Amino acid sequence: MTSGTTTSSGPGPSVPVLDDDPFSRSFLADPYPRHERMREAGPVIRLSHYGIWASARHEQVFAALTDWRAFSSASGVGLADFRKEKPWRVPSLLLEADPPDHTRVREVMTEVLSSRRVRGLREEFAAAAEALVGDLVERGTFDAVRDLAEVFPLRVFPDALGLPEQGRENLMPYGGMAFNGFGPRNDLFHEAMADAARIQEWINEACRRENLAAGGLGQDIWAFADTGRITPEQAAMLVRSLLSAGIDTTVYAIGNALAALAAHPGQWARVHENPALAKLAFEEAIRFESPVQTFFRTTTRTVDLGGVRIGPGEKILLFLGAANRDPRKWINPHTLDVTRRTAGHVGFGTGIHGCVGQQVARLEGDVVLTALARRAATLTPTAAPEPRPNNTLRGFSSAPIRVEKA
Ligand code: HEM
Ligand SMILES: O=C(O)c1ccc(-c2ccccn2)cc1
Repeated sequence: MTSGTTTSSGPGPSVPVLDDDPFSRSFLADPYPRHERMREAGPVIRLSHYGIWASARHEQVFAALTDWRAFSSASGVGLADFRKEKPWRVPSLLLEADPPDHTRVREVMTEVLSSRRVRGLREEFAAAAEALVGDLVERGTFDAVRDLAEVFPLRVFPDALGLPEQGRENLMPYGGMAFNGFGPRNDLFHEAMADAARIQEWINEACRRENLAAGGLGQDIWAFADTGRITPEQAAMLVRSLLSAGIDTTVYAIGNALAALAAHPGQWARVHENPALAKLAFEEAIRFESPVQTFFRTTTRTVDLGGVRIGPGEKILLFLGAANRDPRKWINPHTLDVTRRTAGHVGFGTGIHGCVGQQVARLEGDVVLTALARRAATLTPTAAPEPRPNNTLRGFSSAPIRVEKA
């Protein structure tokens, strides 16, 4: 990476230009120094490698996420501009839509994933967490990702959705397609898409009403088609949304939380002392090591962001992970503090597209960390976590730890 030059974007201050490739393996392996350089370069910068705009500061990321009229999702939230190239899959009715199209389906999904409905999942999720964590703590050493973060969500969420047992091994790879699919067509994209046709076939079948168990979230979505609030086609697409967004995100988030807490023994001690801190610890981990690092918006008109003028039809990359460590917003941003007031973090996004499944995610994080807090006096890494590169998600493929039984 060379130091930035500047470019004029019309009247107003010249805009810093950096040549980083934010989807390269070197950047993804060690993002935080690169984030710092981007934050310090200015509120809004240009990344010449892809000819895009970007912001790594909390104020500008928050502003773009809350102004859906100027910063649209309907041209896709990845690098691909749906107005210029065919998306790799039919666009999501939620993620890749603006009001008015977005509004009604969002209302339906909000009702399907209501706090009351999610509270109804707690007993089952907690029982599964206690059984799994109990076994692992008895073992004494285990891999926080392979044995816990990758196992727990895949044990509870497909059941909550009402998915058949058969074929669930397709879920993580499909999430890999969705999240690598937001990046450029690099190696990570092509590796994720290697088996796309077969996996998409399984996903499409899984979204069909007859393949979803009664009482699950999938059938709850389909029930709205009976009321005329949505069409059957929309119901299938909304189930696809849950399959796309509801697995990999929580796997990476739980893995990141466990790896971060193992690396900060003083913080784990506080959670072990008071397991009621588990929920806060999970939220702080999402700020500290944001599972979702980046995604795009596309300008719909000439906008002024951070004093920089951006023309219409421009892609801007929003660095959520960098915004969540911006010293302009956070005191000691690079410190994990399980009692920090995390309000305002953008780990779940914000605004009209803010994560509609965040209560499910929080429930999963809470029950896993609570079960572990009650049983493990200490967590000790036995090897460095192994990064798992992804164009959008940050997380690990392995995080071996040793626990001391309480
Ligand atoms: C810790 C885990 C999770 C994280 C960090 C996360 C993060 C996010 C973020 C940042 C967005 C905003 C995207 C944008 O603004 O373009 C989002 C949207 C979304 N999330 Fe999550 N998510 C998580 C778990 C889940 C779960 C468990 C579900 C389903 C049960 C889910 C379903 C969705 C959906 C459907 C959207 C699109 C909402 C819309 O565009 O209106 N997510 N998520
Ligand atoms: O509706 C879908 O298919 C879908 C919804 C949300 C996401 C997503 C994107 C970026 C960050 C977090 N979630 C992906 C897919």
